[in-house]
Amino acid sequence: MSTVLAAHGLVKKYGPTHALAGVDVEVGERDSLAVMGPSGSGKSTLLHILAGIVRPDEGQVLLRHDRIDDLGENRLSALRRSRFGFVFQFGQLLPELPAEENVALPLMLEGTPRRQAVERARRWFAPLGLDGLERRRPGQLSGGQAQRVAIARALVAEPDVVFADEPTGALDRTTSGEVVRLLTSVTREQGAALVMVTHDADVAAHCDRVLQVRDGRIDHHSQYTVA
Ligand SMILES: Nc1ncnc2c1ncn2[C@@H]1O[C@H](COP(=O)(O)OP(=O)(O)OP(=O)(O)O)[C@@H](O)[C@H]1O
Repeated sequence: MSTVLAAHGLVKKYGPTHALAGVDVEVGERDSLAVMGPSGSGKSTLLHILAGIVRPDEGQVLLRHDRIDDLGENRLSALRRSRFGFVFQFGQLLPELPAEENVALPLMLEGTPRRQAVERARRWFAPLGLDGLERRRPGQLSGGQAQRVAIARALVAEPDVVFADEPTGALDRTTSGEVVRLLTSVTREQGAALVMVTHDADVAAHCDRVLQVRDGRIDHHSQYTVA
């Protein structure tokens, strides 16, 4: 497995709270990792540190062997835009923009002209079962459709890693299954790695591996057979 993202000895304290107390993680190309654990165990802190949103107090984060945790804020935010994709619990789509422009946003932020960006964005609609919904605004989409638009937006810039924080948390069981199946398969086809925080064991089972976090430490690391 060729390592895309690695973290060693991560420690993060908030006052007296050890949100992370020494965590090591590695994610490879086409690899998918689910992060599970009780509320307050450190899952979001781990995701945010891996994604360069929060800085660790100790330890290192390496993207393809280059340290990223010590980069300046400007370089880090450019790197987040170009190398990482994000899917959140509530899509976080811009309500005033049609779906295709929401998907095109990461490309436009990188400087791709609008027409070209929208053209590239449109290519994602059929593979995600969104054909015909390109001009709909987020308010005119179902929860599952909105999350599929968010998946397209996370992948459009061809990132190395997609981070998903409770991507199915707001969906019913059937829709949740459909969305996580698409998220894992499309990310893998794209050659990207996936790191997903979830409370739902059925959702986690779609990933290659599951990391159990407890009190800021890795409690258990299990390997699923890829479905
Ligand atoms: N910005 C912050 N300031 C202070 N304490 C924080 C902050 N962020 C997280 N914590 C604390 O760090 C610990 C880990 O929090 P984290 O959000 O990573 O847990 P989690 O496993 O994602 O929880 P949940 O499942 O409820 O989202 C908790 O005790 C939390 O209260």
